[in-house]
Amino acid sequence: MLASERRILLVGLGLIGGSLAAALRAAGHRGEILACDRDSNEICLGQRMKLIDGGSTRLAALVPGASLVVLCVPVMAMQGVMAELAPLLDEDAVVTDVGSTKGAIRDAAIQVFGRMPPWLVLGHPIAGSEKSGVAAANPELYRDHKVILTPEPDSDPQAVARVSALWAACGAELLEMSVTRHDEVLARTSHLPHLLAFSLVDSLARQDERLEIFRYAAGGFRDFTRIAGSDPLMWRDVYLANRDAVLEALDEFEAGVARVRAAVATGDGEAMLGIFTRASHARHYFNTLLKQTSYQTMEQQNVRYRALPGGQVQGRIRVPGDKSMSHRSIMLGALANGVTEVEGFLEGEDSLATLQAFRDMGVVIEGPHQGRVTIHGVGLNGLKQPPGPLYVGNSGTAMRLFAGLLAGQAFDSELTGDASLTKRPMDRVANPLREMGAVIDTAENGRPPLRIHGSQPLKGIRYEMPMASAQVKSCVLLAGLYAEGETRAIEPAPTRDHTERMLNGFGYKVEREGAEAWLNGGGSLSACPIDVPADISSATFFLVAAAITPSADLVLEHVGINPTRIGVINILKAMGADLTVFNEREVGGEPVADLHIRYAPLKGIDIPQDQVPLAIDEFPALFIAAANAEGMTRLRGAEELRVKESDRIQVMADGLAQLGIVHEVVADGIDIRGGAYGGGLVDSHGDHRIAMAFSVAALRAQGEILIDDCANVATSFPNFVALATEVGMQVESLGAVAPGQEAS
Ligand SMILES: O=C(O)C1=C[C@@H](OP(=O)(O)O)[C@@H](O)[C@H](O)C1
Ligand SMILES: C=C(OP(=O)(O)O)C(=O)O
Repeated sequence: MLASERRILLVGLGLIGGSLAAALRAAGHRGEILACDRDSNEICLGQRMKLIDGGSTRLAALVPGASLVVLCVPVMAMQGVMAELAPLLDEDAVVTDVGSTKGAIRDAAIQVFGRMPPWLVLGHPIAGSEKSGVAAANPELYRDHKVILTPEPDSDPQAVARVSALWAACGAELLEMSVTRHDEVLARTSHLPHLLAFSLVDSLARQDERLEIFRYAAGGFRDFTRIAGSDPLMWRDVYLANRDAVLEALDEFEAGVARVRAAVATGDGEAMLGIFTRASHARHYFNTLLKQTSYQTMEQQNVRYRALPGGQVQGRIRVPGDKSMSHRSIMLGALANGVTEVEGFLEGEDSLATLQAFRDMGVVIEGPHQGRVTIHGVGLNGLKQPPGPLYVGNSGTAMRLFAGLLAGQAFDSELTGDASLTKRPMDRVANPLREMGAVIDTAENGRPPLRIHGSQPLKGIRYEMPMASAQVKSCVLLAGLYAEGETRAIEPAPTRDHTERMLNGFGYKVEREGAEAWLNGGGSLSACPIDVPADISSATFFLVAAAITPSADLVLEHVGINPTRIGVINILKAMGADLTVFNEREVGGEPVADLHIRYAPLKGIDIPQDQVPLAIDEFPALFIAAANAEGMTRLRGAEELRVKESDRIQVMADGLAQLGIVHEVVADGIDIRGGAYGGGLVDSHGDHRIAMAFSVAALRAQGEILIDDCANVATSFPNFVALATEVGMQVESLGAVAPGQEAS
């Protein structure tokens, strides 16, 4: 599309316009590029640098014949340039700009043209440098940088497409948003930091000892002030043009400075640590969130895995920390009195989201650093109201456990999550909490977001759970910490008991007898060290991999073997797996062992129903074991699988069908007949466990398996591909590809 532009005219040939020309040339654009600039030296230099074919200081000579005009002049000069352009433009010409604010430029266009013309598409490349002038032109300036376009409802789609093609050719990543949103966002992310840099350097430069300050300037000062070297004229225009949004951002900033000042003035080290730990992790945290689909709100990316047949499963590995315990360690550590040290914490997105949520509620948390986290507990009543909704990503556990403990707070709160979580049922926790006196609003059909009204007195209840769910049990017990009297949860079948064990570890008495667990409200938690063992749910993928691969021999170290989690061991053994549990020990109130598994032929079984809640997250992988077993494996009583990150019965069945594995789906389970199967393209529907299960399936497939929508593997098992490779499996992440696209 770009190739068909007759002439690209750059109005203003500085760093931005020059870099655009350089990038187009580097991308092989052969069409004519002309430039207009008030400074004839810039034009001459641009020509000498072979960036432009020609140019002039006067627009009139250049506009007729131009098909794409890019306005690269300071914001306040835009109106004058547009007025000059107006009578000269060809009928099919498209105009765009690169201004750092959009509202003022739209106003200017309306002044000149009477309305926003459909052929004028405003844009803003988020790239720059403190250097200026065409001499600094850089063909890579826009590569992998964002360009925001702000089309209007009646913009010509062709014009938008042509402007998009221009930036795409430079390697930029395109986004669209409204003019107002653009200006608000940029006021905070760009205009404010530049203003601060200008102001800091200026105020230091006025002081008597200014020479000393600049002579001894350390790296930090240099980093902070680098942008103070930016083009003054351009930035003056930015603040003239985006006044209101900048003032709003500045007010927020001043309030923040007042908080730090107070902390420094009163020597409040804890408050400082809170601000600094939040800030020092913010960049890493938000970058992680933005890159991974579970948190990625703007652009969902399809990460595809390719898994090849014929790999090995050999060695000795330790999979990452248990997800259920990692969530709970942060929650209870935050609510305890004293400092809790956690080891083995899972640095996956689900548990990181929980960690961040507590930072948002004023808890100082150091780390994570190689699985170590230090939580400065605030006590049961020490949480502060978060500044906005708490975003728990992909995690059902986090949303449901948070619901329980937030119901007892003195402030209002809101829980939100990603697209998968937004489809999952929350009435299973909202109902018992309401019985306790909580006031909770949900979206339609009991779905997230959850709005929890604070300051509601809670009273203990005796709750007979309609489903075997550790999340519901934990939610009710956590709310019980804040309730008057006794809170009792009765489960229809045993479910994981980490909440009960960990509360006891924190010195909060939870009693258990048969199907009942209960506690009395009004106590307190005391900090205690926590050692999170490796997650048996993550280990499962390797257990199944070894169980189905001839000559496999693998040891999994330090795996949590809590009796409420070992369904997978029991089921695999019943299928004939050669699996030994050894080196059993207890670590911080949880049983731990090493698991040794070697290949042995599997046979199909009827999975005992009492094992279902004990292996609830392991079924995607167990279905692959069944596909490799002789005869039929039958699962019943597993309807809960339909409300996990995806409908795990249906989504697995669809994948099995792609590979040609014989199966039959029923409402609460599936029958799977083992046998040979092929390769194919499978959709994990963003469900981490399904993505990993099909990666394992490839070991015995007759062709390669491509698996779509795998980014969420990072929620529970961020280094899955690396560990799989380490044991000899042939799995690789192909990065982002178009969904459903066949193998090339
Ligand atoms: O309490 C927990 O940490 C979990 C409980 C289970 O969910 P349910 O309670 O919904 O069965 C499980 O599927 C989830 O991965 C973690
Ligand atoms: C169901 C799972 O997690 P959650 O419910 O926390 O999203 C899981 O990890 O398989």
